[in-house]
Amino acid sequence: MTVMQHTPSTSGALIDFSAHASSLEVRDFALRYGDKPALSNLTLRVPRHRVTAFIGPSGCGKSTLLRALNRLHDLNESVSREGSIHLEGQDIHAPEMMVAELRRRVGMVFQVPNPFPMSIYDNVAFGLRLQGRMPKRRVDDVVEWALRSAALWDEVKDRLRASAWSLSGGQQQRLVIARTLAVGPEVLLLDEPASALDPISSLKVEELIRNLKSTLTLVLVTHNMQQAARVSDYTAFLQDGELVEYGPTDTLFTNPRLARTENYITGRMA
Ligand SMILES: Nc1ncnc2c1ncn2[C@@H]1O[C@H](COP(=O)(O)OP(=O)(O)OP(=O)(O)O)[C@@H](O)[C@H]1O
Repeated sequence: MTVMQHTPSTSGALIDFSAHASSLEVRDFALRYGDKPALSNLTLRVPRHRVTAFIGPSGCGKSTLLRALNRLHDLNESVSREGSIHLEGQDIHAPEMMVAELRRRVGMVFQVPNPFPMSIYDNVAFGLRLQGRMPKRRVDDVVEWALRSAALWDEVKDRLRASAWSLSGGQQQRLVIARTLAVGPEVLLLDEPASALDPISSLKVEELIRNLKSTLTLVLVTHNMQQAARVSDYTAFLQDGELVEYGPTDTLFTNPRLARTENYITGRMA
């Protein structure tokens, strides 16, 4: 039986969730910076072990929503919010949800690669060491596994003690992904992860994203329509802080339900 979820609000969101359970669920979520609304009336589910892209014009709230998913707004005192966000059914703002644990489970990768000023090995081992003492052999194994998972091992296995800053931009971004993977996240949030990279490095990161979904749920913010079409299974189109349309990427790009979506993806709206 096919179960369709029609999200409340005026959005054109219609997704068949019968095949996959959701990993994250955003319910009636709103966020303001001071007096200025950035997100309103947002309800959506992020399917588990799939890639979901957030697209929309500059300033529509894509990054704000992504950051809300691992509570990166917590330290911004001007931010107020309503509604809730759930990770595997748990309210991420509940008192028992430790923010460090949330961020281990929901990792974040930013536009500009941000390796720490230390060796390649130490970058990947960093989060593991924060979790407590672990035998060196075990750390070695996890570092190798994370670098292999990030498709970087073959390029760095002979220079693990070299500075992370000696890597190219594309390699640095894959190193940051390896660092995030090493602590065993369930969800990876990617905020324009390839937009600062050259085309070949960008394609490598895209391939990596596609491969990682066998074990992870991925959420990708991108301005690049071709990238969203190549990489994602589902796409959410936001405008003015609202969810306009959300559905399977193929359908959204080839047969959008709403004119606003079509205008955006065909480039009639910046
Ligand atoms: N820290 C902040 N303080 C105040 N306003 C902010 C802050 N961050 C974002 N905004 C505002 O919130 C709105 C949404 O911004 P956001 O960065 O989420 O949009 P976006 O869709 O990711 O944009 P872009 O594609 O340009 O990165 C914009 O009007 C922006 O100016």
